[in-house]
Amino acid sequence: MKIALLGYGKMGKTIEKLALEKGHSIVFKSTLESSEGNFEAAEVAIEFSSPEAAVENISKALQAGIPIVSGTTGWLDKYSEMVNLCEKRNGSFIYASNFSVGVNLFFSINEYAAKLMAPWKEYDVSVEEIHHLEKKDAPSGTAITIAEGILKHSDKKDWKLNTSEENTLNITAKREEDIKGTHIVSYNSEVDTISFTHQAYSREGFAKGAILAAEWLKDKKGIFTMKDVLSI
Ligand SMILES: NC(=O)C1=CN([C@@H]2O[C@H](COP(=O)(O)OP(=O)(O)OC[C@H]3O[C@@H](n4cnc5c(N)ncnc54)[C@H](O)[C@@H]3O)[C@@H](O)[C@H]2O)C=CC1
Ligand SMILES: O=C(O)C1=N[C@H](C(=O)O)C[C@H](O)C1
Repeated sequence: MKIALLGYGKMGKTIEKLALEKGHSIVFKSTLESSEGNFEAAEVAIEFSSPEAAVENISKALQAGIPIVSGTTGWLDKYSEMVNLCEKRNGSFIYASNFSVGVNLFFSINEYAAKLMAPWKEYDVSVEEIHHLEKKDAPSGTAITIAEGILKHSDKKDWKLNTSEENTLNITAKREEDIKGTHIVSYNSEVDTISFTHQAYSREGFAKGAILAAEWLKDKKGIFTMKDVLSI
């Protein structure tokens, strides 16, 4: 599979390494400063860039008729614009706040737990995420997806960073050196805590999932999620 990498930072480089090991080729790569290769030769584009650059990168792929896998977080206020563009161009598009298989299983466990815990009003739920110091957005895209999963089954109306409002789901975001991505959901009562954690040890899980999504998307048309890719 011929891949264009839009964004060639920590994730782009990890994807390149794993994609080459799987026998794929990288025909184009771009950063904020420069680009090299032949974009039009790509069979699929994978974009991990920045919140400011995602919309331009996704649009560029859709305009060129190249299926696009996007993992960049922090731009989702424009998601419906990209869906409309994909429909207009009869294109192929997957966005996921987190491409790792483990986190996508965690999303399902989270929704199951939220449903189970809904009648037990003595427990108050909260979400914590911890990431490396370079991360630009907070809360993480993954924490937002987790929060949305909880809100489907909760009396809480919305989520916010660092809130103590009773009807709002609190998300705490911490930044610490070299943390690849940790997400913790806690249900706290006066007598105990139930919590579950996903901890990424490296970026390889995210990268493997993004390559899997690209392989799956390459010959399809439409707008998909990782649930479609993993059939969960
Ligand atoms: N969905 C997922 O599974 C994951 C998502 N992410 C997200 O992916 C994004 C990138 O993460 P990292 O690689 O760690 O960041 P990074 O800062 O290491 O790399 C970002 C790259 O994007 C490039 N870039 C910026 N503007 C660009 C433009 N206009 N065109 C092309 N390239 C451009 C930068 O030059 C840099 O090469 C972040 O939003 C992060 O939250 C990160 C890990 C997993
Ligand atoms: O910026 C990161 O590094 C990560 N970003 C994603 C997010 O915002 O959820 C996924 C992962 O946690 C790593």
